[in-house]
Amino acid sequence: MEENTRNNNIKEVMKKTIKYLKGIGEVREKLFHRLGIYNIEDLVSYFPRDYEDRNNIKKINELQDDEKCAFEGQISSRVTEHRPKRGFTISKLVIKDETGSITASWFNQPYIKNVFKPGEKYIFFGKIARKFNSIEIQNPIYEKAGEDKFKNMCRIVPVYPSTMDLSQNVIRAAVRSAMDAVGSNVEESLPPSIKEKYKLPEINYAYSNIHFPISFEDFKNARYRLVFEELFFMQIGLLSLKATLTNEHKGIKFNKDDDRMDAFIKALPFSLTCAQENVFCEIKNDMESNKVMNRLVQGDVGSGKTVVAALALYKAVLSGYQGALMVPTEILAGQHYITMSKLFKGFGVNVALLTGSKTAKEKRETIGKLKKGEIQILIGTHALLEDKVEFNSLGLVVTDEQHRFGVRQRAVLSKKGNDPDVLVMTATPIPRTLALILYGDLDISIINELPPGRKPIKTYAVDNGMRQRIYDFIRKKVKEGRQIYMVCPLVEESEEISARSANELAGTIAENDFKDMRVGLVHGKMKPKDKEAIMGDFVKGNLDILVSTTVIEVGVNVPNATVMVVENSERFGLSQLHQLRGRVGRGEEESFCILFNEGKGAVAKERMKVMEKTNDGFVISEKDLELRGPGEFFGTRQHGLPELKIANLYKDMEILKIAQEAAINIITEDPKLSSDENIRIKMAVKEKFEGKIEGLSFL
Ligand SMILES: Nc1ncnc2c1ncn2[C@@H]1O[C@H](COP(=O)(O)OP(=O)(O)OP(=O)(O)O)[C@@H](O)[C@H]1O
Repeated sequence: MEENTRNNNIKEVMKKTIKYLKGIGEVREKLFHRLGIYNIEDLVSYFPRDYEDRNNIKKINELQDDEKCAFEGQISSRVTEHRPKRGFTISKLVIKDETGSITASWFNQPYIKNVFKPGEKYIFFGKIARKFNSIEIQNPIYEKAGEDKFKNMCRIVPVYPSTMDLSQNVIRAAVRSAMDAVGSNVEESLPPSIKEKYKLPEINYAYSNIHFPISFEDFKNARYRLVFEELFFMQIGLLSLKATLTNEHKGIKFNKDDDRMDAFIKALPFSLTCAQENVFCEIKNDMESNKVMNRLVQGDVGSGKTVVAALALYKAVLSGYQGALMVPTEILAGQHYITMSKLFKGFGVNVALLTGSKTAKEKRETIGKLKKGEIQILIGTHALLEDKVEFNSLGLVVTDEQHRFGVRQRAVLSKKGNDPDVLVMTATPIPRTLALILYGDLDISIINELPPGRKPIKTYAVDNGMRQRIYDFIRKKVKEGRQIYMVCPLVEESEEISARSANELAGTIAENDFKDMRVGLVHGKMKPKDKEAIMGDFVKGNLDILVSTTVIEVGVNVPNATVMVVENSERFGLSQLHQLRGRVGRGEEESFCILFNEGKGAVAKERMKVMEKTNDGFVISEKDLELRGPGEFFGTRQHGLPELKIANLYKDMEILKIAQEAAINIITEDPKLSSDENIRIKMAVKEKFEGKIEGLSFL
C-alpha cells in the first residue's frame, strides 16, 4: 500500500511541467520545449552528451592547447583592465604555480577586479590556448582553493545537447532541480532477478550518476544500466511483436508443389546461386508451415533478390493465393513489373502494375480485376496501401526496402489479407547485431554471394582536376557501346548548398562536353510519366548518359551501364554510395565508379579510401556506422521503433547482445509477461512502444 502511494506520487511529480522549477520563466520554458523537454520526466531523462572532467587538477606546465582543463594556482598580479572599444572591457590576471605561469582573461566582467587578491589560491577551469611562449585561458570559471575545494566546481560536470540560446548552466540547474524534485523515488522497472544476474545498479543510482557522476567508475556503471534497460525493453517489444505475429495468428499453409516450382526454376535464364537456393529454402519452409512468415532477406547490391521474391510469389500463386510486391519508387515498380512479366511468361500468372501515376480508369480496372482474383501478382508503390485496393485472397506480401516503409505500412498491407506471409527485402547490408535490433521482429536470411562472373567494380576517388581525363574515359566507354550514369546531390542549383545540380550538369554536358552523345535527365521532381519515359529510353539503350539524382539509388538494373560517376560524393553516406555504385557491375562487362570528391579532412579521405578498397556492402555499412554514427545512419529512415535516448547502436553492440539474451530468456519463460515480477516490464514496454507499433496484442 505504502509503496503504491509512493509510486503514484512520483508519477505525479514526473508529469509536472517544467515551469514549476526555479529559474524557468516563460522564455526559457519555450527554449526547453525546442529540446523536447516539457516536464520533469523529460528533464530527468535528458542525458548528457559529454562530461567535463574538472576533478583532474593539473600543473600549469601540463596544460594542453585547445583542451578544457582544471588547474590550481596562486594569483601573482593585480587585475589589469583594458578597454579596446567603447563598452568592451578585458580583465587580465597572471596566475602561477611552481611549474609556470598563465594569463587568465575575462571579457566584459568588470567585477573581476574585486574578486582576486595577489597571493590567494584558486582553482580555475576553462579552455587553454598556447601561443608561442605564453599560455592563456579565457573566461575561466573559478573557485577558491582550500576548505571549499571540490565542493562546487571540482567534479565531473555534464554537458548537455543544447540550442544556442540555452546555456549549459541553465540546463544543468534545471536538471539538478528536477533531480531534487524526484529525489530517490524513481520506480525500479527491472525485476530483481535481472538486476542481480546482470549486475546492474539500482535505477536511482543510475539517474543520479548519469547526470552528476561522483567518479567515472560510477558514471560507467550508471550508463551501463541505462543502456541495458533501453535495449532490453526494445528487444522485449520486438520479440513480443514477433511472438504475437507468429503464434497467435494461424498463417496460411502453402502447398508443397515441388515439381511445379522446379519447372519454374529450370526455366529461369540462369541457375540460382547457392545463396539464393538456401534463402529460398528457408522461405519455402516458412510458407509451408502454418505459422505466419515474417522474414527479412538481406542481400548486397546485385545479389539477385528479385528472383527470390519471384519464387516466393509463384509459390503463393500455385496455392491459389495472390501476392503483392511493394517498392519505394515508381521507377523500381515499373522495372520489377517488366522483370516479373518476363519471368512468369508462359506460366499462366497474371502480373499487374499499380502506381500513383496511372489514370483513374486504369486504376479502377486493375483494382476490379484484383478483387475478382483475375490478377495474381500486383506490383506497385504506396498506391497499394490505399483503402480501395482490395485483394481477393492475398497470401504473400513482399516489400522491398522496408525501412523506407516502416512497420506500420507493412501492417496496413498485411491487413488486406487474412494474415498473409510477409517477406521483406533490403539491399542495405546491416551488421547482423544491428539487424537484430532493427528487425528483431523478423527472421533473417542473408544472400551472401553474388551471381558468378561479377567483377569487382573499380572505384576511384578524384578531384575536379581530373575532370577532363574522366570525360575522355566516358567518351571512350560510350564509343564501345556502354552507358553511363552521372549522379548529383541536388536537382536544381541552390544558393545555400555548394554542390552540383543535376539540371546544371545535364545542361552543361549536353551543350558542351558530350554534345555528340545522347544525354538524358531524371530526378524526383519530374512527373512520373516523364521519369518513366526517360528511364525507359535508358533501359532500351536510347540514351548514352543518364544524369540523375538519387532516384536511381535503389534497384535500377541496366546491365549495359558500366560507369557510375558521382558528383560531390562527400555529400553521400557510404552505404548510399555503395547503393549507387551497385547500379553498375550488373553484367559481365568490367565496371567503374568515379567519385568526384571535394571533402577535405581525415574522415572525408578515409571514407573515399573505404569505397576504393572494398566492394563488400557489410564492411561498408560497418565503416559507415563507425564514421557517421548510428544517428545519421538511421537518421532519415523511419523504422517505426522508439528512439534511443542513450544507447549507441554501434558502440553498445556488446550490451545489446547481453540485453537480447536477457529478453529472449524472459519471453521464453513468460511470453505474456504476466508474472508478478514481469508485470513492470510489460508496463514499461507498453509505454515505450505505444502508438509506435501495431500488433502488440498482449499488452
Ligand atoms: N543466379 C544468378 N545468376 C546470374 N545472374 C543473376 C542471378 N540472379 C540474379 N541475376 C541477375 O543479377 C542482376 C541483379 O539482380 P537483382 O536485380 O535481383 O539484384 P538485387 O539483389 O535486387 O540488387 P539491388 O538491390 O541492387 O536491386 C539481374 O540482372 C539479375 O537478372
